[in-house]
Amino acid sequence: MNKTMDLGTATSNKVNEYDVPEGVEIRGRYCEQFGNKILTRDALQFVADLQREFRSHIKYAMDCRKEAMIRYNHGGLPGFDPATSYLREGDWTCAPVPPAVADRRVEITGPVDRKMVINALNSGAKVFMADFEDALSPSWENLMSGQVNLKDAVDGTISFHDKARNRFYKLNDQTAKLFVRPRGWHLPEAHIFIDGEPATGCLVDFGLYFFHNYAAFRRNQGEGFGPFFYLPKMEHSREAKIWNSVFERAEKMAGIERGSIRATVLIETLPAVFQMDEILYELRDHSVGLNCGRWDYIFSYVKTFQAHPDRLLPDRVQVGMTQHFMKSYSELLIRTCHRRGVHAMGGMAAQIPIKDDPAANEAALDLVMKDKLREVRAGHDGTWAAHPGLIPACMKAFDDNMGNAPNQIQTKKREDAANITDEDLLQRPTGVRTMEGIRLNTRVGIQYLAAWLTGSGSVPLYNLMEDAATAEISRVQNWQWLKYEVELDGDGLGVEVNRELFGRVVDEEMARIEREVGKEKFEKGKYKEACKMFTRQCTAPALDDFLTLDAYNHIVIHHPK
Ligand SMILES: CC(=O)SCCNC(=O)CCNC(=O)[C@H](O)C(C)(C)COP(=O)(O)OP(=O)(O)OC[C@H]1O[C@@H](n2cnc3c(N)ncnc32)[C@H](O)[C@@H]1OP(=O)(O)O
Ligand SMILES: O=CC(=O)O
Ligand SMILES: [Mg+2]
Repeated sequence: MNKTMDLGTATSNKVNEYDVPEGVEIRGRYCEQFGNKILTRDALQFVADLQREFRSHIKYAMDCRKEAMIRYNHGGLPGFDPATSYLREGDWTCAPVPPAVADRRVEITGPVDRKMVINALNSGAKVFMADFEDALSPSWENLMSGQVNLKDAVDGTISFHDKARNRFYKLNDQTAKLFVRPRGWHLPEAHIFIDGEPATGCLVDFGLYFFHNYAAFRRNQGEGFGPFFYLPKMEHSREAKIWNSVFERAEKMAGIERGSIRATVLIETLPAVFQMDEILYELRDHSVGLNCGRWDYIFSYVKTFQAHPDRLLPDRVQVGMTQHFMKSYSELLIRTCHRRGVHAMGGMAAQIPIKDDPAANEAALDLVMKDKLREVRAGHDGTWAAHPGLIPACMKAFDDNMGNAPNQIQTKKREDAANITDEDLLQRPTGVRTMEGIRLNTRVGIQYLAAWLTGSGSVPLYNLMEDAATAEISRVQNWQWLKYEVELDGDGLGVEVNRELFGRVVDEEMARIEREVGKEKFEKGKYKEACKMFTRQCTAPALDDFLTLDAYNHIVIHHPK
């Protein structure tokens, strides 16, 4: 459950009271506030229209992902598509950046929790990316209360009373501009059925948010543009084309100018790095840049090369932005975006403030600062912060290097990155594998899943931010090391990863988790369920596409009929 839900009459227990259009069935819990504010008949009609118009396109795009995976599993490599070289070589630009978001030097991200939405909007960041994706466990309660929270935020009426601390929260006069990240194409929304099938999660997130907020957003936030979005986990420009058509459909419904809606696409899958021009081209009237989603990108490297034992990664902690393939990806993204006239956004450093150890805190801040300096000097126009406490350091790095200029689109063209090749983008990162690597993957993976199953999609673990993307790396890395029975070459002991070793690691790490969180929390929490799920996923003969697809089945709660 959302820790800070403040939903007034949210506890009503009426059955099936939502007023739904034909073909739509709501299987989530009835709540008067959800019904009055979000799940209105007209909004549901809009979502159903999107679903009906785009479901076959989405299905086709997902089938194409599967086909591409089969090619990679048979030795194929992702690469630039010769058929679209005319687009990469062509001289075109995206629509001009809307003035409201010309300056995005620091963007804070976070789940759509009520208190966090207020804190993020007040944080001093230029943008707040409200997340229905990596940072959110998509339970019915989280999703619907998140929609309520965003509606109140866009209306400017959001407030929150933390009763335990008797603290009141409301918006400052100056707030960050709101971007919303819907879920990826692959996730269903099993609480809303349309024509007998679960709706597509991202169409629910997008459709409900757009329907209720476009007018107020354009008035209060977007200076005539908007709403603004972040689009996650795409693998090919055909997926961006669907989003573009969804936007056009929404603009038509709302009677607003084509090109009002703007979106930044996360380049966070390995196949997508070869499609950056194509993605921008599809969205050229709706684009406001690309972002280096570094954590999912690393996850995608392992997933794409799941059947390539010559491309195994070293320990997760060693795969940073200075590895050649990561550096090449970020530089090519900067060149591509600036050539097309839009923002090249940096990504998330995983460090968060450490409250009880000033020296460790300083070291963490120093790492964040270094990461941000690298980004701004390379030519990024802005970056992500996971926590309000990191904003001053991120801001300083960008202020010191960009001064008063809102961005570097015109000044850091990075033409040198035109020479980046397929090999640069695919190069295996260097480093070693250790026992601590597999232990940490296991400890983090289980604790993250346990949190996710109880409603928290982003959590602090061992002084780092963990979310769905970082947890994915832990899972797929364990899976791949087990599959190839790799040698842990960093310990000097020549230990091989196999089922027996992994079983021991799981037992020992579960015992450690119990010691660390305490017996009571361990027993009350979902650690055992998470452990079972994580162990199955790490040892499954075929790699699960996403950690959250399996886990989602455990958080779906259908309203009893
Ligand atoms: C790979 C990717 O996709 S990255 C993007 C997705 N991931 C995210 O967005 C992660 C966002 N960050 C977070 O969720 C949190 O910062 C965590 C879970 C990492 C750490 O949370 P906590 O340990 O609870 O933070 P902490 O206790 O230090 O919080 C202090 C205050 O800052 C607030 N805060 C912390 N992070 C955020 C945030 N991202 N946005 C807004 N407020 C925040 C807390 O609400 C709290 O407010 P209060 O003092 O009014 O009570
Ligand atoms: O969404 C961001 C990422 O790094 O993954
Ligand atoms: Mg991501």
